[in-house]
Amino acid sequence: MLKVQIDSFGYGDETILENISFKVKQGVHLALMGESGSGKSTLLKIIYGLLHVENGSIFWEGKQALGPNYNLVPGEPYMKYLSQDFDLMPFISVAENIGQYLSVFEQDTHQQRIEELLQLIELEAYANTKVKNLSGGQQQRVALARVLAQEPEVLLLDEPFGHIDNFKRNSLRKKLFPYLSKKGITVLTASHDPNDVLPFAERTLILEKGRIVADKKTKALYKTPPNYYIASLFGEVNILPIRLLKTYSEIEKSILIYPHEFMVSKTSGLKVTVQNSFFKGSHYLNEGRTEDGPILYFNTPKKFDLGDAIFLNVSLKTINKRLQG
Ligand SMILES: Nc1ncnc2c1ncn2[C@@H]1O[C@H](COP(=O)(O)OP(=O)(O)OP(=O)(O)O)[C@@H](O)[C@H]1O
Repeated sequence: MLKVQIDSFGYGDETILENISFKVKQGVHLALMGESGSGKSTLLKIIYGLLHVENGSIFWEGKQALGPNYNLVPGEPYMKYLSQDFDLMPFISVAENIGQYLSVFEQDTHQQRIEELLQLIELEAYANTKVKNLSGGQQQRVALARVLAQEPEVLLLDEPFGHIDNFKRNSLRKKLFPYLSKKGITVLTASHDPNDVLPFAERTLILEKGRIVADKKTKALYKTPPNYYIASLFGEVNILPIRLLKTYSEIEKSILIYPHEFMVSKTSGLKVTVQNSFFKGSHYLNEGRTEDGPILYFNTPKKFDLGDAIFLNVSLKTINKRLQG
């Protein structure tokens, strides 16, 4: 169990994190989400032991992580941290960079472990290439292999695919996260990308201005987001005044509706006039103006033209879920 308790932390006079308290069971993958500057990286750096907290403590399996004021070399042996800057040795090869992080007591298995990690990061063909000759995305993958070299018990990932193109990113995350889960590694991933979070992190903690504003099972958080800030971290979302839906005209509340939750009708529902239809690959994201003024975003399989009038509906199930949520 990882226990994090930070009463407050600031780089100077300004408070960056406040009242941070959470626990993570061994083997769980917790995502950290929040707008840029909300404190995700700072939190990971404190947990790893790069930053000292005066008022707070970090415990792993009942043992306190002592932090930079006590450890000459920052960090704890059971924990690894993949920062946004990779910290690699540019003039030696990919394989040597990974090898450097392997235990000297397991020399005979080094080669096999390097190969396993090269496979995981899909850089087998670059084993003997000097790191300085790799692209930013490739370097990030080497940094990932390095932090995995001596299987950590706790892994802290800060935007682990930030420099990697979409094509590689997809195949990498599909390999990496199940690998970490199989090994029982406790993972904390700070990410802006819902594709890192929704399929892979069972729990998500949301930071807003340095405070925890939600800490829940990821699926529940997505399905019943407590507010617009949280929902919008997962993608486009609408604030829909209920009174715009005829059946609910008496209710003065608004609910959050994702674009895919609107059903389109040609004859009845909430009338919108299409302003834009954006091609998104698997569907179109449309911008529609309601007669009352608010713009709504909704998905459709086909493109609409500027000025097309259509009707939107939301299922009763979704409305009730959001009203109760
Ligand atoms: N070394 C530093 N000295 C002073 N202020 C800092 C330092 N590092 C970060 N900050 C400030 O602390 C706040 C939180 O930054 P942090 O990097 O933790 O946010 P984040 O949520 O990880 O952002 P991003 O998603 O952009 O990486 C920001 O206002 C930032 O400007």
